[in-house]
Formats: sequence, structure tokens, C-alpha cells
Amino acid sequence: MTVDVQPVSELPDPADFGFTVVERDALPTELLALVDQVRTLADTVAHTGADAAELAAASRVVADLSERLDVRRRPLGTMFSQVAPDGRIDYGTVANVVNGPLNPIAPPLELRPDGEGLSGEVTLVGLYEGPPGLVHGGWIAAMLDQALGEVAATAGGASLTANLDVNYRKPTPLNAPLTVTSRVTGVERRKVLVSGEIRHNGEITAEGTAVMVKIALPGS
Ligand SMILES: CCCCC/C=C\C/C=C\C/C=C\C/C=C\CCCC(=O)SCCNC(=O)CCNC(=O)[C@H](O)C(C)(C)COP(=O)(O)OP(=O)(O)OC[C@H]1O[C@@H](n2cnc3c(N)ncnc32)[C@H](O)[C@@H]1OP(=O)(O)O
Repeated sequence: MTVDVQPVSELPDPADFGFTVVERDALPTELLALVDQVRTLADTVAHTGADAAELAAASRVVADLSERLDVRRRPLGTMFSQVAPDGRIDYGTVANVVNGPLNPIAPPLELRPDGEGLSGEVTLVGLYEGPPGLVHGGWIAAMLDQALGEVAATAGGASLTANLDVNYRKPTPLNAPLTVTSRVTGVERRKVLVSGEIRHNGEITAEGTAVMVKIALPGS
């Protein structure tokens, strides 16, 4: 990534609080490729019509793979750091269930600064189904929570969601490109007020607001 400004960290370094931090660019490409493959596998398994013998053989292969890969586990709370286009240092958890780069369950949603806040594109496959053919409302709320939490971090400080309010305006389709956006609308003492939307073909399918509360960290 090309960065033309001096990195400035407005967030506390999680390493100071005992968390393992790895640079996002240093995550092995082979591991990222495996994450992609496992996500595809999960979607395939959720929809396969293969016969019993094939399923039994696949089950053995997957069990064997799980055993082979269960070595040198990264501790819970392992975070990645990356330099944002504006020079800030961003942090995220590698296994975040909504968009962690190492979590195969997480859809490939990467949120980037768009001048007003953050935005990102994502297509959710059938793994995220709720009502027939539609994205599960819990996942819609989860994606909004993530987008709102990440944009709150741009206001500085580590915060947690205190309140999340979601309105589902239209059904959100599977296998279709979605745009997720978020922005900070206000800061009041420790509260960071945020809002965001999910759109399909430019139309809002869901929108949310949240109150994120900055947490006191040891030593602060
Ligand atoms: C350990 C961190 C290490 C360093 C990390 C570094 C960097 C991290 C950087 C980036 C992270 C990037 C992305 C974010 C990732 C994911 C996003 C997903 C977010 C989540 O998935 S997160 C999980 C779910 N989340 C929780 O697990 C919270 C459980 N909860 C609590 O931990 C407490 O409940 C807390 C802390 C929220 C507040 O507790 P508290 O005691 O600190 O604060 P207090 O009560 O004094 O309130 C202070 C002011 O907030 C107002 N306020 C309080 N509650 C409110 C409510 N419900 N509605 C409206 N306003 C509320 C009060 O009215 C007052 O407002 P006022 O100033 O006006 O008086």
C-alpha cells in the first residue's frame, strides 16, 4: 500500500494491553487463500447434494485437515494492524466473525475511508441465508454493527457498542452486490454517535444508528 502521510496512531496499541498484534500485510498469502477455500467449502457443504459415500469420504478428509492444522494456535484476541490511507494505524481482530481476514465464516467485507466515513462492497452467498433467498437479519445487524464500530474508531479511542438500532427497509438479497457505509454523526463526552446503511442497486435495504461508548483502558 502506498502511503503519503506520516502514520499517526490515534488508537491505543493493543500490544500495550497484552494482545498479540500482527501486521496485516504479513499475514501469509497461503493462509488467506486457505480462508477463502474454507469459506467456499462451507457454502458448498451447506448446499451439496453429493451421495452418502462421497459425504463420508469428504468428512474424513476434513477431519484429517482439522487435525493437521490444529498447531500453534493464535491466542484469542490476536489483532492485526494496518496503515489507513490517511496515515492512521487501524487495528482489528484477525478472527472477527463479521470481517476478520482469518475467519472463514466472515464474508469478505473490507471497509475503507470514503471521504465521509467508511464504505465497502460485499456479496453474501447462501451461507448467510435467513428467509428463503434473503440475507439473515442478524447478519445485517452484525454488518452494520461492524461498520459502525469501525467508523467510531476513527474518532479515536477504543469503544464498544452500547446501543444498536436497526431498521430493515427492504429484503436484502443473497448473491448480489451490497454496499455498506457508515459515518460518525457526533461525539458527546465518551459517546460516539454513528449511523450507517446497507444498499443494493443504490436502494437502502437496512439502516442503523448506534451509540458507541469509549472504554477506559488500564493506565488511561
Ligand atoms: C481492550 C482494548 C484493547 C485496545 C483495542 C484497540 C483498538 C481497537 C480498535 C479498533 C476496533 C475496530 C473495530 C471495532 C470492531 C468491532 C465492532 C463491533 C462492536 C461490538 O460488537 S462491541 C460488543 C458488544 N458490546 C458490548 O459488549 C458492550 C457491553 N456494555 C458495556 O461494556 C458498558 O455498558 C459500556 C462500556 C457500553 C458503557 O458502560 P460504562 O459504565 O463504561 O459507561 P456509562 O454507563 O458510564 O455511560 C457512559 C455514557 O454512555 C451512555 N450509555 C451507556 N449505555 C448506553 C446505552 N445502552 N444506550 C445509550 N447510551 C448509553 C451513558 O448514558 C453515558 O452518557 P453520558 O456521557 O451522556 O452521561
